[in-house]
Formats: sequence, C-alpha cells, structure tokens
Amino acid sequence: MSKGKLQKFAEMETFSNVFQFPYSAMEGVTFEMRGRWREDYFHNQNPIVLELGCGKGEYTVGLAKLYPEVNFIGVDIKGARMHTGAKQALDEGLSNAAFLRTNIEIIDRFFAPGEVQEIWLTFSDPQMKNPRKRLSSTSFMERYRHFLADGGIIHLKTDSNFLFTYTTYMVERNRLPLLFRTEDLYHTDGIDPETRKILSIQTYYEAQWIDRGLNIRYMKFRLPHSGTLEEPDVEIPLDEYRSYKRTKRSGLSTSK
Ligand SMILES: C[S@@+](CC[C@H](N)C(=O)[O-])C[C@H]1O[C@@H](n2cnc3c(N)ncnc32)[C@H](O)[C@@H]1O
Repeated sequence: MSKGKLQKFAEMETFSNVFQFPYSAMEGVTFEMRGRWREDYFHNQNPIVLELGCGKGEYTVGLAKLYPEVNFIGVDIKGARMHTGAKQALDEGLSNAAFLRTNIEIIDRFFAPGEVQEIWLTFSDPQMKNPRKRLSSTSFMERYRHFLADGGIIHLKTDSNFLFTYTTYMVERNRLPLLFRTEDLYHTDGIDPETRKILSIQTYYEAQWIDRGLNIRYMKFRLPHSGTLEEPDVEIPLDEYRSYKRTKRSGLSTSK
C-alpha cells in the first residue's frame, strides 16, 4: 500500500465523522448506533439520506451544504476515496454529514426499519456480468426495504446506458412509482431550479464521463414495502466503452 494511502487510513481512524466496519469486523457484532443515528450521532430528529458507493463523497458533502436540516451518510468500502469527503466535511464543520466504511451487502445491519428516508446511487458500477452485485438490482432493493421508509425515494445518477436501462425495466416490472427520468440530464428543459441545483453536483466519476462526451442519466423512484420484487428478464446491450483499458490519454480505467 502506498505511503499516501497509509497516511489517509491512519487519519481516518482519528476522524470523528467516520465509522469503519468492513464485513470482516462485523462477524457476530451488532452496530451499536443501529436505530440511533439521530440521537447518538446527529443529535437531532432530521431525516437521514444515504449515498451508497459514495467514493469521494461529493453528493454527501454537496447535499449536506445545501440542506443543513437533513442528515447525510456516505457509504463505501474504499477508505482512501472516502477520506476526501470526510476531511472536507470536518474542515467545513458540516455536522450533518457522516461516512460509513463498509460493504453495502451488509448495509441493513447499520440501520433500523424506517431509519432512512432516501438513497442516492451515484455512478454505481453497472456490474453488467453480475446482477447480484448491482446496487439497483432487486436483491439490493430487498435489503434497502429493511431500513428505507415505506415509499422512500431512490435516486440513480449514471453515465451507464446498461445500468439505466436495467433499472428502468426493474422499476417497470415491479410497478415502482417513477417520479422523474431523463436520459440526458444536461440537455433536458423544464427541470425546476431546486432539482437542477441538486443534480448539478458533480462527482469524480461524473466529471470524467462528461469529459468523454457521455450523457448523464438520472431517475428517481419510490420503493414501497409491499409486493414481491421480481428481476426483469431482459437482454440489455453492454456499455462497450467500459471494456476499454486504461490509456495514458484517458487516464481512466473503465473496466473497474
Ligand atoms: C464507480 S465508483 C463511483 C464513486 C462515486 N459515487 C463517484 O461518482 O465518483 C463506485 C463506488 O462504489 C463502491 N462500491 C461498489 N460496490 C460496493 C459495495 N458492495 N460495497 C461498498 N462499496 C461499494 C466502490 O468502492 C466505488 O467507490
């Protein structure tokens, strides 16, 4: 591990806004703030919004600045990336932003039923070959149901035609209420100023995909608790650009 990463990890141990519980540390352990994030950490009764796969946490930090009356928690397994957002939140005194380093597969161990109001999926890996790892698959929706309020909102912002098309079919097949959907966010008219402000927050990956000339897609839908969820049975064209290898010119590894 590089010296820079080691230093970031050491610093993260001292950050009061970071909780680190990877899968390996969770065997037989119950997260003690489950059901008590508001009381024990945020010290308020405001809603809680998660950014899953937050990377450097641009949405967690950006939304926390825009909405001081809402609590935001960025979740990712990669600590070196999370360090950026966690440090920024501390430096800027954002008491409504926190970070949880864990595997999203066990996310329901950290939040009690109804404890979370909304989820953001920002530039999630499309996992074209592995639907069980896809953060908008029905198996993850089932996990989210354990702690997301009934009818809670899920936002998906992505460059990936594959992930966006898959999620559209998943929403249709399960009749989840669709609130908004655009295949080309930055060339869509009629988006209200408040939504535009939220959607203009750009993540690390988003900036790189925009540089490559890709459309940014966005949808939001509700996830009710009732009804059995079924996987859509559809063939979706793969995102060809994701099989490109890292080049000196692009500097972007797309095989992720
Ligand atoms: C493509 S990056 C996007 C990061 C950030 N949202 C952005 O837009 O720049 C996907 C992130 O999701 C995280 N991730 C993917 N699957 C995960 C899982 N099952 N558990 C925890 N983190 C996961 C990865 O570690 C990575 O940081």
